[in-house]
Amino acid sequence: MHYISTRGSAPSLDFEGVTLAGLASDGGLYVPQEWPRFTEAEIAGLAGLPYAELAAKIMSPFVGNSLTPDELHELCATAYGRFAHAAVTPLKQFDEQQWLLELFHGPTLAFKDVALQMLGLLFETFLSRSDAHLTIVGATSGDTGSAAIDAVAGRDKIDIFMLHPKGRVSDVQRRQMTTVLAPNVHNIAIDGSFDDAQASVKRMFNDSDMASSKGGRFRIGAVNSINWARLMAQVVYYFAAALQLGAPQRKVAFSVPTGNFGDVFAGYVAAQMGLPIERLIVATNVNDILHRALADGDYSAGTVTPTAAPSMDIQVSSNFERLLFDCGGRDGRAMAEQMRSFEADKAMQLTNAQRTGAAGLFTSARADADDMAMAMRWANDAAGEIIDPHTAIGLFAARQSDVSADIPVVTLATAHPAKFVDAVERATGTRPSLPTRVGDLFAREERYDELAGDYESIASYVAERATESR
Ligand SMILES: Cc1ncc(COP(=O)(O)O)c(C=O)c1O
Ligand SMILES: N[C@@H](CCOP(=O)(O)O)C(=O)O
Repeated sequence: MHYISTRGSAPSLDFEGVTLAGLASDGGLYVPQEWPRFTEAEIAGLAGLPYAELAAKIMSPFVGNSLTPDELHELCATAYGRFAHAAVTPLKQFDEQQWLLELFHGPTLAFKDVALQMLGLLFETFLSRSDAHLTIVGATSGDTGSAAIDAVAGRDKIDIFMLHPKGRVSDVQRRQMTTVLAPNVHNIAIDGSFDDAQASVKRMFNDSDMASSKGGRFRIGAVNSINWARLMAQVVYYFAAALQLGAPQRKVAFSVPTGNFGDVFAGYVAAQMGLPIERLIVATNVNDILHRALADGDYSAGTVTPTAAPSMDIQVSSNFERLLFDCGGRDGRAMAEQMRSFEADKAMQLTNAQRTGAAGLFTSARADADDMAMAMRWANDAAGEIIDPHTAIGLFAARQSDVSADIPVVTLATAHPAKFVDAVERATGTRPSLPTRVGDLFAREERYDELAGDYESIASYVAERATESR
C-alpha cells in the first residue's frame, strides 16, 4: 500500500514511512493511494471475531508489507489487551433505534486510546529497525495528550512534547498528562486555544531548523490524527458496531461528536471499504465550522468559544482536508491552492464537487449548552446511562436526524463521563466516579511548563530538550 499527500507534491510513502512522517513534507495529509475494498461476503466473514482479530483484518491492507501478519496480530493483541472491557468497544441500546458505542474503556478513558495504544507500539516496532530517535510534538484539547503520553511514556528512542491550552482542559484531563513524570514526557501549557497549538505543531514540521525532513536537527513525529495510522485504527470500531447490528445485510448510521474530523473521517474510510453506512452525522458544539461547511459550503474559522465539551473546542479541523481532497477529485495541486487561501484568510468556500461528494454520506448538526444538557438527561432517564458532554452532543444530533426508523443510529461515546464531572453533575445531578484503574490521580505530583504560545518559544523549548536525529 502506498500513500499520497493531499497537496500533491510530497513523495509517496509506504505505511512505515507515513507512520513515522506524520505530516507530509508539502504540508498535506497522507491518504492511501486507493481505498482497499472488501466484498459483501468478506465483510460477512468478519462477524463474531474478537476485537483484536477484527482489527488485524481491517488494518492488514493498509499496513501492506510494513509488518508481517504475525507482527500485526501481536501488536493488535497487545494494544487491545489493555482495555478494561472484554468487547473493547461495547455497544449498548437506548431504544429501538438509538445505540451507544462505548469507546472509553482504554487506559485514559477516551476513544483516543483505541488508536494511540496501537500507534505507540507501531512507533516502537518501526524505530527498532534503525537508530532514529523520534521527537513527537502534539497538540491536545485534553484527550489526545493523555492517551498519547500513556502510549509512549518511558519508551526508548521517543520524546513527547504535548501542548495544551492553559485552563481549557478539565482537571482530570490535565492531571492524566501532567502526573506522568517519565523523563521523555514534556507537558506544556500555552496561552491560546487548541487551534493555536495545532498551528505550531504543523509549522514545526515545515521548519528547516527543526524538522529533519527539511534539513533540520530533529525527526519530528505526530500523534494527532494528522498521522494516518491514528485513523486506520479508528476504522475498526465502525466495522465492529455495524457487524453486531446486522451488516453487511443491514445499513447502519453513526452520529459522531466532532472536532478535528478524525473520528468521523474514519467512518468515511469504513464506507469506502464497503461497510454499508447509511449516514455519518457530524455533531459539533457551538464551534460549528464543520456544521456550516457541510450545510452551506462555508468553511470559515471564527474565534474558539470555550464550552463544557472542551475537547471539541476546535475551529480549524485538520482532517477535513482529507475529505475535501477525496470528494473533490483527488487533485493535489488544487487542494494545495485551496488550503493556501484558507491559511491566509481563515475562510474558504467548498467547491460544488466537494459539497456534492460530502452530501452523499454526511449530514450535520450543532448543539448548544442546553441541547447538550438535555441529551445527558434523556440518556439518564431513558436508559439510566450517564454520558459525557461530547457524547451528549452526538446523541442530540442522532435523535434530531431523519434517518429512517428501521436503520439503527449509533452514537459514538467518546469519553468517560468522569472526565467531565462538573458538567455532568450540572446537567444530571449525578457526579460520576473515576474508574479504579486511573488510581490516585488527584494525589499525584504534577509537572508541566507554561509558555506564551508563540511558535518561537515552543520551538526553542523543544530544541533545548530533544535528541538530534536525521
Ligand atoms: C471526547 C472527545 N470527543 C470528540 C472529539 C472529536 O474528535 P475528532 O477530533 O476526531 O473529530 C474529541 C477530540 O478530538 C474528544 O476528545
Ligand atoms: N480533541 C482532541 C484534539 C486533537 O485531535 P486529534 O484527534 O487530531 O489528536 C484532543 O482531545 O486532544
